Order: sequence, then C-alpha cells, then structure tokens
Amino acid sequence: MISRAIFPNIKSLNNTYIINRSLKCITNSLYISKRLRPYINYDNWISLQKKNQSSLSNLQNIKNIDLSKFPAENIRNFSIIAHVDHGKSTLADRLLELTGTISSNHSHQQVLDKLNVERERGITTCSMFYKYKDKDYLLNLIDTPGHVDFNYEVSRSLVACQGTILLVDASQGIQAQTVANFFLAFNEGLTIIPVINKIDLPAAEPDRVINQVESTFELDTSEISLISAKSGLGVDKILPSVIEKIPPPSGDVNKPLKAFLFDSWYDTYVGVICLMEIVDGKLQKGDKIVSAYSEKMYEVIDIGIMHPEQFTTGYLHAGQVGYVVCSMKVAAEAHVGDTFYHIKNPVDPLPGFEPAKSMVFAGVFPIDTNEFNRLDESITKLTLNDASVSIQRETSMALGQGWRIGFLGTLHMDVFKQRLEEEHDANVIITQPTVPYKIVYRDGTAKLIRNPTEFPEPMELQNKLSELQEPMILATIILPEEYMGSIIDLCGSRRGEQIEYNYMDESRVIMKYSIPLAEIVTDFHDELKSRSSGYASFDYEDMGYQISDIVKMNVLINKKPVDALATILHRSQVANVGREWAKKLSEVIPKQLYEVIIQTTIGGKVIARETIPAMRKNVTAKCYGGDVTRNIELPQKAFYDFLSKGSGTSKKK
Ligand SMILES: Nc1nc2c(ncn2[C@@H]2O[C@H](COP(=O)(O)OP(=O)(O)OP(=O)(O)O)[C@@H](O)[C@H]2O)c(=O)[nH]1
Repeated sequence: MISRAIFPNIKSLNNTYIINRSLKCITNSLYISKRLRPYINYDNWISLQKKNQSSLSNLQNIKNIDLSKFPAENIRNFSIIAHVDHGKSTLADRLLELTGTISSNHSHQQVLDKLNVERERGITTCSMFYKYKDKDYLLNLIDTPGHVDFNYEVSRSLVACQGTILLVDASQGIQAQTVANFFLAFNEGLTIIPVINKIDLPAAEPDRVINQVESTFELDTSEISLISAKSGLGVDKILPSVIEKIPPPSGDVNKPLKAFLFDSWYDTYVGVICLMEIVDGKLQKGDKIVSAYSEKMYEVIDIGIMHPEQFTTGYLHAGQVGYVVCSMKVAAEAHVGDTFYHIKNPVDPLPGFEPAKSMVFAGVFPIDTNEFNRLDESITKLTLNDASVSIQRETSMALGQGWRIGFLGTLHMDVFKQRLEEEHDANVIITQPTVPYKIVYRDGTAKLIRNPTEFPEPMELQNKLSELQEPMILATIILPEEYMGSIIDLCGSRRGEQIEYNYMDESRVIMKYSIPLAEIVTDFHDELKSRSSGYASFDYEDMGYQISDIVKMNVLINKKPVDALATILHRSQVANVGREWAKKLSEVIPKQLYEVIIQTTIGGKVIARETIPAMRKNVTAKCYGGDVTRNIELPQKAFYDFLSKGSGTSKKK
C-alpha cells in the first residue's frame, strides 16, 4: 500500500502544546506491499493486466490528462474497509496495478518501509484512471486507518467517499473491526460492496462467510465477488462493480466552494499538505480559502491529484479528491473534518466535525535526567505532525522533569513509545496510562482530570461535588462459542456489562459490552487474545461518560506521597490494588540502611502496608533516629521495574 509521512506541527497554547490531529505514516514515499510480491503468480497477473492494457491510462499518459474531462458522473470515490490483515493493502496494490497507476514489475519491491507500526495507520488517497464501457473514469481510492484508536479518522475519510468495499477474509470470516467499520460506513449512508478475499486459502469457507455477511449486515450477496487479492483472481471484477454500484459524487461545480479536509501531513519542503474532497464548486491555485473551524485564511499554492504521488493539475472541481498545498505553516491547523470555503463566499460547514480528543494519558520521563533536553527535542520532532497527541510539561517529585502526553488510544501510545526508542534512542519511563475522568461540581461546572495528581482529596470536594464520571466504551467482541464463558468472566472482572449477544452462525458469537475505558487501556486486549487462543476479535467505540464511584489512591513511602504513583481507581478495586501495589513495591525497592514503610492510602485511610526492614541492625539506624518520615531516594530502577512490569495488570478485581 502507498504510504506517506505526516510530520506534525506544534501550536503553543499557554504551556500546553496541542499537536495537530492524525498520527499516520512515517515514510513520505511509495510503499508497495513487498511482502506479498514473492507469492504472486506473476504470469497470470501480468496477462490479466495486459488484457486490460487497452483500458488503461497509465503513468506516461497522465501528462495529457485534463481533469475537466471528468465531470462528477465519471468519478467514483471509494474506500476499502476490513478487519486487520484481511487483505486491504494487497487489494489496493492490485487495483493500482490493474489501472497502471503503479507498475507490477519487481522494481517496486525496494520500498521505504521504515517503520512497520506507523505504516499501518496511514490514510492514503490515490487517483486511478480506468476505462469502462468506452467511458473514462477517475476513481479515487481513499484508504482508511486500520485501528480502533483512529475511528474518528476512519469516519471522516468515509465522508469523502460515496461507497466502500467491505473486504472479508474467507477463512476468518467477519471480525470485530469488520462490524465496526461496516457501521461507520452504514451510518454515513455509503453504498457497501461486500467482497470475500483469500479464497485461495485451503481453510477458506466462502459459503459460510457469505451467510455471515447476509445475516450480520443484511447485505445483498447475490453478486458478491470472491477474490484472491494475492494472486489477482477475480480482482478485475471489482472496478466495474465500483462504477456500477457506487453513485457518483453529487456535488455541483457551479455552487460556492465547499472543500472537506480528511487528511494532512507535513512536508519539510512545502509545509502542510492537505487531502480534500471538493464537495461543491471549484478550487484552484491562487484562490484564498478560509477554514470554517478556525476562520483562518490561506492561499492555495499548489493543487492536484495523488497518482500515486502528487501530480499538479492546478485545480480540482466538485467531486474530485486531491491534495492542496496552501499557506498553512503548521499541521496543527489542518483539522480532520474541517470545511474550507472561498474567502468571499462563506458556506455552512459539513456536519460531524470534532476537534482532536486524547483519551489515554501517561507521564513520560527520561531515565537519565541529563537527557531531558535531548528528549524534549525528540518528542517535539516526533509530535510535529501528530494532531492527536497533546503534550504538557510535567514535574514529578519522584521522577523529575517530564511530559504528560495524551494519545488517542493505547496503540497510539505504544507506537509513540516505540518511535521514541527506535528513532531517537530514548530511554524513558512511561507511567501507568490513565483516562480523563470528569468531576462535576454542584454549581454545574465540570473539570477533566487527566493526571491523578490533579484529582482533589476527599476533603477538597466536600460540599462541592455533584458527581464523578468516567469514560465508557461500547465493545464489540466476536469469538467462537467455546470461549464465551472465559471472555464473559474477563469482561465481568473489568466492570463490563453485557448489552447483547447474538449468534452470527452456528458457532460464532457476537457480544456487545459497555466497559469503562480505564479497564481496557492496559492489558485487556492481550488477555482477550490469550483467553481465546487468539480467536476473539475486539473493537470499540466511544460511549461518553457515566457516573462512577472513583477514588484516588496514593502511595506513601515513609509517609511521603509519591506523586508518580498516584492512581485513580473504582472503589471496588481499591482493596486488591492497594495490597498488590504495596507488595510489588516492597519487592522492587532495594533494602536501605533504615526501615522503609510502604503504604497505599485513600483520603488518608491506609489500605495496605508493607515494611522493608533495614539492611542490617547497626548504629547507623540509630543515628537517623528511626525517623520514618525521611525522604528516601526511590531509585529510578525501582520505578521502572514497577511501572513497566508491576502495575499494569493490577486493576483486576
Ligand atoms: N492467501 C492469501 N493471502 C492473502 C490474500 N490477500 C492478502 N493476503 C495476505 O494476508 C496478509 C495481510 O494482508 P494485507 O494486505 O497486509 O492486509 P491488510 O488488511 O492491509 O492488513 P493491515 O494493513 O494490517 O490492516 C498478508 O500476509 C497477505 O499476503 C489472499 O488473497 N490470499
């Protein structure tokens, strides 16, 4: 699949850096799934392409292409949605090859595949030219990120399409992300074309999967395509069905400009590059446009299509999708879902826009405090293009200077950590992830708590508190029936409430649970996989806030609270977690010359206590006068051991 770098920009807002939305690809170059090439039966595939030669407008011809020859009725904007690994990238490659947009010869194998994890979530658009029944078509394939953390981005890129290919693996059948993506597309009113992939696999059960598609989505499967994206089998049927089934965009070129931004990235040479769908009107080089969200004005410097890289056309008109380089200096100003209009012709923005929302927060601290400045530079660079990360400086008594970073979800956080370590050679401590809790006061005001240290002690809330709330998610879990018991136990232990369950076929079950977000940000996914031998799939969507009996637990070492270890828990978890943490800390803190007392407390009430006896009984202890309140230097290593191995699994009841 093609992929592209997004190097974020930073906007300083008081002391907070809000980094613009959209963690996507890291490479700024063409990526073609090299891992697939050796398996393709090239003879068949190339002969299939040759058959299509007459219908191709290949790269050489693009110089003669005049976009004005593509009115809306000759345009189709579509995407491919699928569960992870069901073959989305492979199919996209085949379609690009089939239309001559990329060549299928082996020279494309040398690919800049710098960072796998990053590549996975690129939103990439590519325009293809295709002749069908003697008519030339402009087909815009809009790729979507493949992970639950990026649901908002997926939904916005779907808005730029009129239809989508719902790709399902013939051996695995419908999985949780298939369901989540289906509903995102369904809610946007898109035409959905189901396609069954991997029919070459010995374990393929296309009939069974067709039944699942019918019963789960009530889609018409009478003309369903059965394909092998790997060998190319059946792929030539896809584009004709895209043209016949998906409606053309309905925009009007004579109306005032309405341009919809669904992706952006930062290019060191030209600045911010936006991907936009021109919903109505026409946009051309030199035009002055305004963001409906920020009301900032920009001048269009370059405009064109992605084919697969930027190809300047000088304009785009209603229904077309392409890139726009304007005088936008920082990617933080490119808000996914924003609408742009001509400066003299304001229009109503398209609905559904939401500013970036971090849902998982963690403290990041250098292990070696001398590394702070270097790490600060690395974090700034890394987040330059990531609008969905929020950063705030944080000072911890225990861990020194660091940052409080907000992510879209845990995968997003893992990617960030991995990049920091791999690309910037950083050694960091990342504190236990936490979610934003809400305090609603009696006077009607509300405060979001993103860091447990900000959570008021019970005394401070007296006579002021109306209610405490925590963020909830609606989880979709699909699994073979035999694992149901174990997964129901798991969801129960994470304060989950079953909303419904249904059989998708005689042996597979789809369950819906409402679960507090805090319960899935640590090890829920790993636990789900291990309890179901890898067969359960999981996806979730935001369910807003719900009243909850949450409390802040402090950890005291020799009576002094350790700020970096404060955590917010549901009251039902306090006894267990309190005991567990005290015990684990007593295992990772080395013996001192004096006694070390570890306590976990809630509002001054001790939940658990552990004592690490002094190293040896000698006069030294006496010299210190047995002062248990003395401040011990908790070694960084102890923190590291505790935070990286210790606290993650501890929220289980
Ligand atoms: N046998 C077989 N394997 C396939 C087929 N299509 C894709 N694959 C394999 O399935 C794996 C995943 O394919 P991708 O195209 O990367 O899937 P994806 O949906 O883009 O995955 P993500 O990018 O991780 O979301 C790769 O190992 C492919 O070689 C197919 O038709 N038959």
